[in-house]
Amino acid sequence: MASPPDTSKNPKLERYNSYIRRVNSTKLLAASSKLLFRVTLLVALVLILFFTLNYPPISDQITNKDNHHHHHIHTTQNFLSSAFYGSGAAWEKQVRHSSTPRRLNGFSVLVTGAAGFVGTHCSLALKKRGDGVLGLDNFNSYYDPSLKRARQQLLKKHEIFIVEGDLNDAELLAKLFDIVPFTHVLHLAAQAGVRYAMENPQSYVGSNIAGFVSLLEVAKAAVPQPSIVWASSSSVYGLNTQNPFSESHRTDQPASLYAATKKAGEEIAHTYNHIYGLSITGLRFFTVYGPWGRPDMAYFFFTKDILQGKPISIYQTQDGKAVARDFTYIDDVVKGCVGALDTAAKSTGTGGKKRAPAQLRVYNLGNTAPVPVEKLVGILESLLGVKAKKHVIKMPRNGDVPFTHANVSLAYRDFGYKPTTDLATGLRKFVKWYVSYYGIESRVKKEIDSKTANNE
Ligand SMILES: O=C(O)[C@H]1O[C@H](OP(=O)(O)OP(=O)(O)OC[C@H]2O[C@@H](n3ccc(=O)[nH]c3=O)[C@H](O)[C@@H]2O)[C@H](O)[C@@H](O)[C@@H]1O
Repeated sequence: MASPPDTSKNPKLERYNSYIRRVNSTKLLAASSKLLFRVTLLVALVLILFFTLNYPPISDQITNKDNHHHHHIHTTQNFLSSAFYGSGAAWEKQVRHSSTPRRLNGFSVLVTGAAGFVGTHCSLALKKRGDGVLGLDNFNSYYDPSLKRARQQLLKKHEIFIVEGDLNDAELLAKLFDIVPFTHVLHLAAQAGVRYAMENPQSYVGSNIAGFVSLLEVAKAAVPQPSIVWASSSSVYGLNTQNPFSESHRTDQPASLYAATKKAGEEIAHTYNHIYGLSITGLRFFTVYGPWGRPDMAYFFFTKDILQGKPISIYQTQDGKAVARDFTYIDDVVKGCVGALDTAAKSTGTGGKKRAPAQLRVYNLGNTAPVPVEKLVGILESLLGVKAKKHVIKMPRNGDVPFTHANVSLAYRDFGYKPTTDLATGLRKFVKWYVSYYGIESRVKKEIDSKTANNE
């Protein structure tokens, strides 16, 4: 390389050279900012392409299409969960930490609907005995999402992480199974509620059918395949008149679309068990109630309305008979879920192929003691110390069945399921939670305390 001319003794040449240097550096600056501009443009283009392909995910368009008012919120959350949270190292660490068992031969359970009523209670129970639990929930706004957020906080205290995402996001599900070798899936995510199915039928199809299939597709392809325990419903008995309801009774006369989608789930379970060797257990829950419960259920909004002095409707059958439910306390149902998980056989397939016949089961989880709605209201009145403004009306024809009553001998035989909480005891625990959660203890405390003293 030629050495630069010595300019120290020539002021004119010195001036000229410094001019050239300035010109060159300006050129360099211009060139580099041009490069910067092009790179920025390229990055922006890639980002735009990425956003348009991913937002909203096609799966969301299906699930949330008819989900009422907060559609936008859902899609944003789902987008964030799969495209953003779902790719970070910190996120992955949380997923691993939460799902790792802390006992010898502990399970690693994916709990769908973990921010839901039954999901929260089951997640806690599993975690407490040393199983690894990873939650999945889309936090939809079918009922007050702030209650779901509060349950999420409760789980967080126990080091349970909930992935925010939708069942129909197959990519996200596959990613979770890539990261974690789940031994079990406790599938509780669903569109619940019997009467809401007339308002928003597609939501039931999207969650209870499409969402379930999406989950089973990923589960059958997973290595190892997990065992699956999932929430069916007492409503599948529909117009069945044999009493009490046994698993062998007819379930081909559903009275609501909700019931029909749960029944469809049971048939879909049969198919995936048959073709792919997935071990699947369906649990028919009977009107589950208790602390942290669902605000769309009658015992919950009756409590709210009674306290606010608002009238409540008590349904009667068309021929004027009392409507009754086999109300089942949450702790009993949790024991049933854990018992079903503990006795679930391993799936037999691998690489999406069945190797041997696999376990397929269905159980009732009820209380075996139906109570008329009128009596439920009586118990609430006495716990709250407030008289209800009762309107007894004929049951609207929107899906309700006149009564439910579980025979649970099968669950007793196979995993010792035995409900131990009667409605008065369970409702007392619910009301205690309710007034403390909503910060209205002072208004109701006297009644609960005296009831507690009387009953114990
Ligand atoms: O066991 C089940 O499979 C189902 O239990 C409940 O469904 P349901 O029994 O209808 O529970 P609620 O909606 O809380 O109704 C309880 C009782 O109160 C009655 N009711 C409801 C609402 C009302 O305004 N008045 C009234 O008398 C209903 O007819 C029913 O007999 C859950 O909401 C479903 O998700 C679940 O699948």
